[in-house]
Amino acid sequence: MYAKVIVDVPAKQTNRAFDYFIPEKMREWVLVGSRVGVPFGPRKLQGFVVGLQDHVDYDPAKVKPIAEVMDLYPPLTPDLVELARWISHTYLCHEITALQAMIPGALKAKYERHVKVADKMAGERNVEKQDIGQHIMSLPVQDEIIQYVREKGSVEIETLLQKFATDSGSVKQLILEGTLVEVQLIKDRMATKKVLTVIPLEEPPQLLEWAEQLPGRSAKQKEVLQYLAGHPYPIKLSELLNELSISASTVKGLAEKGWLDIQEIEVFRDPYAERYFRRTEPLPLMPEQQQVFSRISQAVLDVRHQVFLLQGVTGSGKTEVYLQSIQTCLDQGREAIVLVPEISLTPQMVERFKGRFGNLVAVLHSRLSHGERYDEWRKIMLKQVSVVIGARSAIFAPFTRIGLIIIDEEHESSYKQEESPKYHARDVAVARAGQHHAVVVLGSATPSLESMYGTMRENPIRTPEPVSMAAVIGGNSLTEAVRTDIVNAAPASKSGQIGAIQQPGARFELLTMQNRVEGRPLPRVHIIDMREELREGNRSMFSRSLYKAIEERLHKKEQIVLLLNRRGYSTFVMCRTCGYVAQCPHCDISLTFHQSSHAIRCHYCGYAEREVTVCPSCTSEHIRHFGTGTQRVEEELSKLFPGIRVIRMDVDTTTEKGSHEKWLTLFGNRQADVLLGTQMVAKGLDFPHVTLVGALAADTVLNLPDFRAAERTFQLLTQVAGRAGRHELPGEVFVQTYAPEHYSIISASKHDYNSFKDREMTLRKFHEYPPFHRLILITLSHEQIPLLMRTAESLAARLKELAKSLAPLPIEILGPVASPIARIKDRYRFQCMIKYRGEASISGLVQQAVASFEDVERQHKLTISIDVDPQVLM
Ligand SMILES: Nc1ncnc2c1ncn2[C@@H]1O[C@H](COP(=O)(O)OP(=O)(O)OP(=O)(O)O)[C@@H](O)[C@H]1O
Ligand SMILES: [Zn+2]
Ligand SMILES: [Zn+2]
Repeated sequence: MYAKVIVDVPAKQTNRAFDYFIPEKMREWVLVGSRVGVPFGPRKLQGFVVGLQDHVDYDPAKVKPIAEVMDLYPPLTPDLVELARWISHTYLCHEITALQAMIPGALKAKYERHVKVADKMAGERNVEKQDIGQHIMSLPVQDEIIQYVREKGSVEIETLLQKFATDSGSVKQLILEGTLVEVQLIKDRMATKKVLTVIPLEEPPQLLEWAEQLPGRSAKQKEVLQYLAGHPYPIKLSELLNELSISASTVKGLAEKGWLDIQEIEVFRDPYAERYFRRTEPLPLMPEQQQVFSRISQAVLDVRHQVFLLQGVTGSGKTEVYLQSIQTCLDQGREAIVLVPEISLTPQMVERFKGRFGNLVAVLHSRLSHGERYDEWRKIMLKQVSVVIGARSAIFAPFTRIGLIIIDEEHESSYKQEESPKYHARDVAVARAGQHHAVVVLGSATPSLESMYGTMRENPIRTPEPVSMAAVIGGNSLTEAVRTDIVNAAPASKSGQIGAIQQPGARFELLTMQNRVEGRPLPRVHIIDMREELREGNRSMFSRSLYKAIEERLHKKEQIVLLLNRRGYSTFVMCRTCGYVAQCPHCDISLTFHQSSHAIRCHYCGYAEREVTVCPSCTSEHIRHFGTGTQRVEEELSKLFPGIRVIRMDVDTTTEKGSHEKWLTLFGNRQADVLLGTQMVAKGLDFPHVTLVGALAADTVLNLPDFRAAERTFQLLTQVAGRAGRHELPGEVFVQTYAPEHYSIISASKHDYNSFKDREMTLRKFHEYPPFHRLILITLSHEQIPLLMRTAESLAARLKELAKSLAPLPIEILGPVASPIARIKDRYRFQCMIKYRGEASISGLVQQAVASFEDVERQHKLTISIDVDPQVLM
């Protein structure tokens, strides 16, 4: 048997599977998805098995054997292996990068350099020793070293050098002469956690009998046996010691008698272990919920791959629909994945799922420690849970019988990963659901135009590309393989049990819920023209009407949410005399002021300076640090409303682990009047006493050079307005803006998704932007401009040339131009944008074009990065 293995080297030359022989004793363990250690050139590397076969087409003697199998169970399922291939083709990354993204960080390989005693050399050396009289003085320590290494089997070189620090010369000598040989070990970054556990070896009656036999002076041991009789199951040693205030020797004494056992047992680090989740029962559904639920659950019961776009206004009860749909899926013996944006993965959210499904739920998000994440992941692997709720990468949960995938707040741009693999979790979810004949529910009050477009026309989804390596060969026109891919855009071949990744012609079905639960009204929204305020002489950041509204809520002891869009707000350092702005010396971007550390910092490279009090350019003292916007608002609030209790949530106050949770709990317990923050406060929160929402600078995003600016503004305002009046008390919203006539603001104030969508769609179509056209952003970076420009230009030319051969398919190559952020970490940046229409999948073309610049990349350390369907255009 042979295995096809993709090794842990993200490079073009290794972006394919290599054949390895599976030694007899490993046959049972090596499966598709296994992690293995394989010899690769002079090294040993970690790799993933992506295929099995019973022969190779060339001399089998040339095939090296697999050196080791890393896990008892393969960490990846076959469908994930196939999905990785799809990701690498769709988003143009190395397959190993996609595979690595699917396993928890704890399993990423760590290579350790060890030494062991060479088999032959050890003996020979002993002979030599007799002959070389001169060296005999140094031999005892060398023997000691050899002895030490032999006992241990293998020792990490660093450790050995430390242990024999004064004799490090001898260690080196032994390595040089070949007595000790270097071996590379592949280790996981994280081990499972083991805890000393006490296990009673007999049933309670016997334990009590033993207790009787003990002499009077062994009162403590007696107590242990009696306790264990009442708790006849394994118990943590530390817990037992605590409970009975005894010492470990007492328990050890019993173990020596053979009455109980102390073992190291693997435990799961459970971040929610200390918390109790009140069990919830399904609520009787509202009519709209009922309709939506029937469509979804029917598709689940039919085991039919179907994508639903659920547009439900804020507070319409989408979560309850998710919960009951998941129940249907679980009843069928299948599994469910729920994705939520990282910042709305709050305890409140987790509670809703744990409350309904108890410990069938695993939670995955980046605020967990490495170990906790790993353990949650293992619960999935070991089939101890059937629901996972998590951020973006939870889409790779190693479930094998997925019935339902839910993406809450599907419009969130954080579902797109900004580093390689630059995948969009929404598209990956559709692909993965296709493999399992599963249902996808994309839920939002403000669906992305991309998803909306999916409900509008035929076959809107990216088609996978069976691009072979043949596609990546030079030549002046497109290779035939690439051409065929593009023109036919064929669906991926089925492999084994797994369903095809793509169902051609699949269209999203639109479901809507236009009313809030129990007919609660949506909050009334007032648009406040801040220019008018200024004309009337109000220079404060609060309009007069918002001021009054806050005053009123404070009086009535109701709660307030204030949103300040951080982006576009001044956090930089500027001299008011000469206009000097503190800039990063390595990146073309201004430095950001951080109040907490009194430093100014670059967000891209981490460069930091101490805060300055005198302008370095003109020595004026009128240099101002504009603290984060929220900080200024907080100050102003306490000035205007003495005694007001404000919780501020922004990057500065939420860095500490658990701080996010802490603030929300405080607010939930009504220990504060105002929750003030950035985007973080806009989403998913459900607090019954919030009756007022203020958006302080609603239009800051509008001014960004991004074609999604209006969409982002509309989404943010609608979401934050949705925090008000969700329960008995009605809500009111104030939107302060300098662009009160902008359609995104007017539509948001009327809770009118459709009018916004229609207007925005028309504009996007006119300007040929997504979703009607698609974009691929290629960014090149290098330390020197001339080479960079030359390369960017010839890449653009190459792309144009290849695109021509595809005429009449409309593919436009824009640029090259300097990137909006023209330099990061001393590297200049240029970009080309490819704009193309709809269903054509042109990644093969891009791959072919970029491949011809491999040499430049390698020789001059120039980097070319590709972003398919970019969310950020900087
Ligand atoms: N059928 C029902 N009967 C009574 N209450 C319900 C029902 N369904 C949901 N609710 C309650 O209504 C409130 C709003 O529901 P939920 O938070 O699910 O809305 P949502 O659509 O997810 O809103 P958002 O998009 O703003 O997050 C919650 O407190 C929820 O418990
Ligand atoms: Zn100055
Ligand atoms: Zn910088």
